[in-house]
Amino acid sequence: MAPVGPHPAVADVRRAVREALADIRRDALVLAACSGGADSLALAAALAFVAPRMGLRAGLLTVDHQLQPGSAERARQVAAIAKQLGLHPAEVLTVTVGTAGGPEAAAREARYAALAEAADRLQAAAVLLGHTRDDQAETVLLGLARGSGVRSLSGMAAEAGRYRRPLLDLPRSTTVRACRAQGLTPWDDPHNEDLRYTRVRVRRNVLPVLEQELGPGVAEALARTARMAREDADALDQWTEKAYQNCALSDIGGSVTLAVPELEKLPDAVRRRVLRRAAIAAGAPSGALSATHVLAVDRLVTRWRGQKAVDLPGGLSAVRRYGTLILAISPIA
Ligand SMILES: Nc1ncnc2c1ncn2[C@@H]1O[C@H](COP(=O)(O)OP(=O)(O)OP(=O)(O)O)[C@@H](O)[C@H]1O
Repeated sequence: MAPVGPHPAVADVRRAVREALADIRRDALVLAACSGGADSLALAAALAFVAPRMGLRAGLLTVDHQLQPGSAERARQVAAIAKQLGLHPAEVLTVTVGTAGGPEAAAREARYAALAEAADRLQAAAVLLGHTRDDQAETVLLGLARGSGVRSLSGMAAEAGRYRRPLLDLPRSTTVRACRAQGLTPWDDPHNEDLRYTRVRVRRNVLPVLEQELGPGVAEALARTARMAREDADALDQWTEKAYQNCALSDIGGSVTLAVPELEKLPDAVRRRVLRRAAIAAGAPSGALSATHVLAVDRLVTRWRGQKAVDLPGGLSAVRRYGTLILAISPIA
């Protein structure tokens, strides 16, 4: 009799995890970050299966945000499932969520801080996150709606520092089926159904309409867009860095001087990135520097009519002096 292989969805998740761990050295510890939802539960189960076969150690971290009644008990249940799966260590990280930046951002900040602390303490080689292709599609749509550039359209990276996202090419439906096939009962976070959150509205209302009107495969196409946009953004970043080095006549703490004739040779996309890069080098806080600021500085290069200095965040100003553009703490002497 032919041996019965795993369910196709289970096999898909295991393959994705195996590929994501291919470069990790033997005996290293890999941790699954698991909320108990279908995506990260399927991820944890796949890690438990795959890691020992690759000579790796596998553990699990679950964060109790203490934001909902019963969250501590649920976190304990996730840790218990982890132990049954053979994941060790299986830790509950209890955090206190602040308020800065709104509830979602504050919870994310507390979660990543706890994951990073545990990963350092346990000397883990990698922490796996359960984001799927659908999460990626939602991220791209949210970026599009904000009117963002290619970097933002490139969504989430498959690998960023210690974090890896093995499921980024798999649909959420695969993780749901993988859990069912293994008898794992995921926890459905009520926040995932709460239509007050923009991301939930994108998931529940926007993507289904796009699929219905444009045909199936929209999520896949958006995830593909993210991959291509990431390559483009990486290339533009490299080009910008080279161009910056070429344009910068001086770059000394808090003051950057750029050569206007060199800036004029650059295509808009690169020149504006160079200007942004220069403003940050001069001390502008990147979060506060908007496209409008950069465009105003750009006009000192491309639409020069003797304008006055442009004010930038961080007490900076940009001023044109003959063939140079100076970005420095104002007032410029
Ligand atoms: N409480 C948590 N503890 C540990 N890891 C978490 C927690 N919440 C989220 N994560 C990690 O971040 C990933 C993305 O989280 P997000 O909140 O966007 O999705 P989710 O609906 O919780 O996903 P899942 O279906 O895996 O639970 C999860 O797949 C998981 O790896």
